[in-house]
Amino acid sequence: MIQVRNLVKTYKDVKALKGVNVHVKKGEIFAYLGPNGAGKTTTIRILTGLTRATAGTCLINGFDIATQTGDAKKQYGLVPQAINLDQELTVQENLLIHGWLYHMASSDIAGRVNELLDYVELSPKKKSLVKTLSGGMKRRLMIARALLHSPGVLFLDEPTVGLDAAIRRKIWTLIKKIQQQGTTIFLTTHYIEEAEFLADRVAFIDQGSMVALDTPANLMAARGAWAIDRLVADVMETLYFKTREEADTFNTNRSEQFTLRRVNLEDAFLDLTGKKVK
Ligand SMILES: Nc1ncnc2c1ncn2[C@@H]1O[C@H](COP(=O)(O)OP(=O)(O)OP(=O)(O)O)[C@@H](O)[C@H]1O
Repeated sequence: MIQVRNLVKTYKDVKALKGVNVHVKKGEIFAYLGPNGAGKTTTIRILTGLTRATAGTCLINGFDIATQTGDAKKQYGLVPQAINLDQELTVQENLLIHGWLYHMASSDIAGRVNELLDYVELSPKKKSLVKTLSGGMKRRLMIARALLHSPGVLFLDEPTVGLDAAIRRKIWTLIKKIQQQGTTIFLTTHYIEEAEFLADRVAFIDQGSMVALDTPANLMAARGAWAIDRLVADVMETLYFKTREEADTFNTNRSEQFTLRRVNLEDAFLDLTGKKVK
């Protein structure tokens, strides 16, 4: 559904993307994970036709975003990082305007608005002004808006940034539900647990280059199954072990403070890049 080949983006002297390749399959949730400034938003902006690439090609469901922009834009819905709803209009009005912009038939829009408000659990807020909604509700409304024209691909740029843990869970459930309807999802995040929970595959991006691309399970398994964090001369060190027994054997007769835990995706990123995602 999404094919990115040798994507390069240069802003004056900043090389934001240095030749990225991505192939996202139909129906998968693909997480694009990296620290601030890694190039995540730049990639989404190019994929959705908001910014021109310096070099490389991006196809959305077979349509080239640079040369077949109109057709390519019909294939996706976008939920940007910043809230860009019209705060002075109602929930319903925000959705209606989007439907008109996408040239949907008026007879189709009303039914689809009701269906989606139900889907994102915002039906009781249909007539409310957007400015009266909570942050989590606004985010759900932006997701409903992006889905209104029934796109095959949904781009989510940091979908849960700034939301508390409970609301974040609610958005995650919604994202899984959207996938179950057959939609392909490309999401950027710098929340490691978000990628671990949601993604079928994860790309690690750092300073404009992709450093790894695999399933969360494979990325973690490459490090081992168990980790020991220990303080050595005031420096935190992490050691990886294939089995719990190996970790226990290592610890026998050691006196220093340590924590034994399962390996997570943060370990994989740290190991590959030498830095934390956040
Ligand atoms: N319009 C621009 N002009 C100049 N440099 C830019 C512009 N947009 C992005 N950059 C630079 O490109 C690099 C990648 O930025 P980008 O916003 O894509 O990163 P990101 O991974 O999305 O970060 P964040 O998690 O903070 O949103 C950064 O060095 C950034 O400063």
